[in-house]
Amino acid sequence: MTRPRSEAHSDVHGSDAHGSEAHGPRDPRDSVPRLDAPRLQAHRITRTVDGRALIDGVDCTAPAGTLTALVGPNGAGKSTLLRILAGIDRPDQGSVTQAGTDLFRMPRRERARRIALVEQDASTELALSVTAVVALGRTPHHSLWSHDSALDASIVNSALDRVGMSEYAEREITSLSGGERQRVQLARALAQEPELLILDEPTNHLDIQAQLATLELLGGLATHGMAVLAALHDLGLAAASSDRVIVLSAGRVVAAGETRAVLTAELIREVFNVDAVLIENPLTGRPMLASATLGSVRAAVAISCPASS
Ligand SMILES: Nc1ncnc2c1ncn2[C@@H]1O[C@H](COP(=O)(O)OP(=O)(O)OP(=O)(O)O)[C@@H](O)[C@H]1O
Repeated sequence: MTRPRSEAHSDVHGSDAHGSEAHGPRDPRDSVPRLDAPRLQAHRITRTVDGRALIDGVDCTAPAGTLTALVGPNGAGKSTLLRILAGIDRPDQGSVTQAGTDLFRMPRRERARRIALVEQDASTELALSVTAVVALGRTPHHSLWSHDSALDASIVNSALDRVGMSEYAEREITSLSGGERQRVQLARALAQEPELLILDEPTNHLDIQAQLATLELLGGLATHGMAVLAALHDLGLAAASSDRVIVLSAGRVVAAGETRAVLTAELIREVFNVDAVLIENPLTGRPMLASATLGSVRAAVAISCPASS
């Protein structure tokens, strides 16, 4: 949790398209950013369903070498946006490029080599072993007739190891708990060896130790040059783990930039309707969220449920 910070710019209440041009991946050897790094860039994307704009003119970016958290209230459009950025759903308007190439003109196999998506509650009901599920991540790297190689097997084993699931390798996926399945899906995405890793609520179902380990792993991947974009419900985890945040509300980016600069008390109150402030975590030195609504919630509960005398 104490990895180097990136130099993001804050662009509060503006678009995210131009707020982080100075980003490049952190080179683990010398920390010099490379400005030609592969990156995702969405420009003015809109998605409308039944006349309602679920995504409304969004500009955003996911720079290489950075862990970007996508946050916003329930129904803000986070999952909808991530599916577009992963190339699963097309926007009605606007463009998405990855390393300068239009995502929706890219051959599907090439897109799958570049971008991995771990969806919320992603799983499979097929009776596959954990190893077989993770090996699916290697599919985009194979030609039609090629078979899994020793290299594939070692990548799969290493992915399982990184998420702490090696001892489950031979288990059937359907026999795993929600949190265990979540970690296997992350391993599948790691086996894909993408430039951009997109995750929708990767800490769902995980206990606190597994949450912190997962976010530490994602931060480590970013430190080694990957672009990581994760929707996180838990604003505290987002504050503690991310380099940058994109704040989505009602389908629009209301703020984007360096985490400490963006997540101000005013922004949190405005978007989440909560009194909270970032303070320094005495254990990690990273930001942590201190919220101040519990008292008022308790007071409200006490008023509506007066104790019987
Ligand atoms: N296919 C659809 N048809 C109609 N409305 C949809 C469709 N998909 C999503 N929505 C609506 O779009 C809005 C955004 O949904 P989305 O799942 O992207 O939000 P979210 O920010 O991920 O929410 P949460 O934090 O609750 O997971 C919601 O109001 C949802 O009901």
